[in-house]
Amino acid sequence: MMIPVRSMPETWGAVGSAVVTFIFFWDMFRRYCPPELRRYLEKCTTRLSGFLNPYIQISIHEYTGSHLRPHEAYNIVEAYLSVNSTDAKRLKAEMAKENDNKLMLSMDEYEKTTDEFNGVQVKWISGKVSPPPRTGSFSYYPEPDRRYYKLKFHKGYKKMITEAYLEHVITRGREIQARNRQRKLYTNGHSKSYWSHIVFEHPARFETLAMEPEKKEEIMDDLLTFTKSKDYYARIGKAWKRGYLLYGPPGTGKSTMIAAMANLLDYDVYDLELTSVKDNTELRKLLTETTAKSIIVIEDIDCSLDLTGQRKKKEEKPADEKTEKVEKRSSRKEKEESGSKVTLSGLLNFIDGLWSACAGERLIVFTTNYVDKLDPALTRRGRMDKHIELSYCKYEGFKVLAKNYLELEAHPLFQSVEELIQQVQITPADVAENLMPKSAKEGPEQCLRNLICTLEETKNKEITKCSEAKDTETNKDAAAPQEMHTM
Ligand SMILES: Nc1ncnc2c1ncn2[C@@H]1O[C@H](COP(=O)(O)OP(=O)(O)OP(=O)(O)O)[C@@H](O)[C@H]1O
Repeated sequence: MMIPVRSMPETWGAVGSAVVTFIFFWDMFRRYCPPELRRYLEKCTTRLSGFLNPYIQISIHEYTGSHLRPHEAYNIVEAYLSVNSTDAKRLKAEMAKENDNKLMLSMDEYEKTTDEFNGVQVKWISGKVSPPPRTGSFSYYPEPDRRYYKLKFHKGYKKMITEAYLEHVITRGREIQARNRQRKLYTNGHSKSYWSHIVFEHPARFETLAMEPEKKEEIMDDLLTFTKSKDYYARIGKAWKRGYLLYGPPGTGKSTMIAAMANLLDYDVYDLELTSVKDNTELRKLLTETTAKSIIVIEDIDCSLDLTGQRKKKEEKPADEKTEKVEKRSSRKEKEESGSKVTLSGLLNFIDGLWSACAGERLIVFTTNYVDKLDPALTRRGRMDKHIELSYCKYEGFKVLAKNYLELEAHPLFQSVEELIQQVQITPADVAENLMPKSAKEGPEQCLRNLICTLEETKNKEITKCSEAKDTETNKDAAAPQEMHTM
């Protein structure tokens, strides 16, 4: 029998009329078929395609839920595929580690690769979806794309793949992550309700911190003991967390010490901007998203929010009601402007209760320039376990800074610095500023002379201030009987 051979235009004509017929019947079906029957038929079709399609697909998304909560599994798979996507043709590269000349390669979006496990082949596919457009609110910070990986394999190997293979992926992925681990600095600034991060590479170390050696030693001991105390915390039934309160005048090294802590322990840092947090619910969400081995920092807690308000009102009558009112009004105004409704009790609840819900060790660090302004409920031991005062620079601190900045361990001018530094209040930040050469010509000796000059100026200013204060006192005393007389 001869099969008639169709010309090209005839073939396309036939395909076109078949498509039109299909669309016509599909439209009729959608319009006139009763919904129950339609649903039943759709169910049957899905089952039939499932029966005919021998492959199973597992999706691993970068974020979970509508709150963009990062999914740990995604990062693990990404790490695993960075060394196991040999046949992928489009790869993206990132620095594996700072100060390391290696690039970490991973599959680019919409790419495929095959992997083999116990003789079974599986396929990994990468992709992304754009977030749905926001309705109602406008944001300068659009939500990021949501990336995902899909694992596809034959249903005959379901048990092996979902158990042994996925366990293998997680173990290997975690090992690779540990090798390539870069510490991160997370922030929630600019009214973002999620964390965004950059690589954390602050050079501060305890050795370069200007502070009395014994105090430094004590803090380092405390931190290292904490990291090794998992069993101890479990035994006493306490969450494996520790709170630090760093207080002292501006420029005494509070932020520098946090960086030194993170470097000592190899922890990530979460810099929590409380004024960007909408309410207690958002605070809870952000805090529960933090990972183990991290330091959660709330800087300048006294200015972040009106955390002291209500309790202070109950406990004490303001010494100067007028000032108190002005302060409260401006603090409330700031709070309204920032749009934040985080309360002291919200913060305390988290530190006490929810804290225990997060597995793994975490440090929480508050900093303040005015420790007396804080509500005692916030700073009591148990919440803030260790209070550390960072104060003005003394001779021991100066020696550390001279070593950091000038590479000097001794110099004839050190004696003058020692004498002067005992008599004035100068912050390590100011000492550091003076020790920095201002031009290529300035050597260590000139820098030391600059510092001595500043110390002398500060001393003279302090003396003048002191005598001015004394004069005002004397004038007041002299004026007092006269006032009485005129009354
Ligand atoms: N104790 C210190 N040891 C070494 N360097 C210091 C110390 N204190 C301050 N510095 C230097 O001064 C700069 C400012 O210090 P830092 O930001 O840590 O102070 P701070 O107490 O956090 O100030 P603020 O209260 O204004 O945030 C740092 O970059 C650092 O170089």
